[in-house]
Amino acid sequence: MEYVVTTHELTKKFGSFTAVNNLSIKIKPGEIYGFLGPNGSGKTTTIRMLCGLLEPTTGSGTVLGYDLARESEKIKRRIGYMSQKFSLYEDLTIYENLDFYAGMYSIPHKERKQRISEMVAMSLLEGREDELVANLSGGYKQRLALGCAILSRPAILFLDEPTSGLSPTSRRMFFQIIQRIAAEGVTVMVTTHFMDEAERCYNIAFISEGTLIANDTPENLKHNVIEGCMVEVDLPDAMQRISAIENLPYVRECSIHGPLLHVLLESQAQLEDFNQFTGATASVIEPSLEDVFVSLAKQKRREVS
Ligand SMILES: Nc1ncnc2c1ncn2[C@@H]1O[C@H](COP(=O)(O)OP(=O)(O)OP(=O)(O)O)[C@@H](O)[C@H]1O
Repeated sequence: MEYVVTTHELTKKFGSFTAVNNLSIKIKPGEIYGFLGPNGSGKTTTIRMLCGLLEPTTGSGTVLGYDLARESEKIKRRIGYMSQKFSLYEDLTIYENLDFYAGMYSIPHKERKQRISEMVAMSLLEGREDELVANLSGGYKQRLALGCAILSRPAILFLDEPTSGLSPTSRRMFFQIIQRIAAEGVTVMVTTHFMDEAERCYNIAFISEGTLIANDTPENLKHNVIEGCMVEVDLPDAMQRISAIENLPYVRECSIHGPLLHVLLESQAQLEDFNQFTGATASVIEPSLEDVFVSLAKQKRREVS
């Protein structure tokens, strides 16, 4: 199979509101496909359509070769899905939760023990099988939810913000598990707001207001989207100066990144003028993925207004 997911002008309307607008994407087997966009941009709605849980209004698509409109039951049986509101049974242990999901997926009894211990190992939960879920930290719960989602050995896994609310260490650990799962041949579509996770995706689709506005590898996005010269400058009164900087004729964009300002100049030739204006020394930087997404979101807002 050349592509595990294909969509053609997939659209979802809720009444007169268009949540997903003519979305066309393709996902290759075994890739980690990052699905990014601001809050409310249509990521969950798209994933729910791809999982066969929500009927598209118009457009078409396939998952694992099955048609979204006609074969949603077949799709549901073959995928793994971890939603933002994943459900675990708090008053059962880790093992009992996995056993419950094994029953739901109709995994034969003689295979269950083996399959569950594989998932416990994959989710780095060894030694804690008998602990009550209610007593687990967020990171453990999320890893257990992932274990439940892959119990049935799906060929594709849909993860909707699986690392939100986790500590940086737990997030890193979780993403390493995702990378291991993908290395074993499982395709992963994952939504995230974290740029370090986006960096680890093979491909990224970025949507805004339901519309696909960029789709490429992280490297290509960083090199091809932003036109101009990105500089970084440390100004003690950065917040107060943003609008004056934005109004300079040779400044295309300006955004705050922690204590620093990232400023997109038309070209490097304006660096000296810019330094004179700020009274500080800006350094030329390679745009980060965050710069790319801030720029894309601003472009989209300008088009709309
Ligand atoms: N069942 C529904 N009925 C009406 N509107 C809905 C429904 N589900 C989603 N929406 C709207 O569709 C838009 C897209 O929502 P969606 O949850 O897909 O966004 P998202 O990109 O996943 O956001 P987030 O990053 O916050 O999770 C939002 O404006 C949301 O309010």
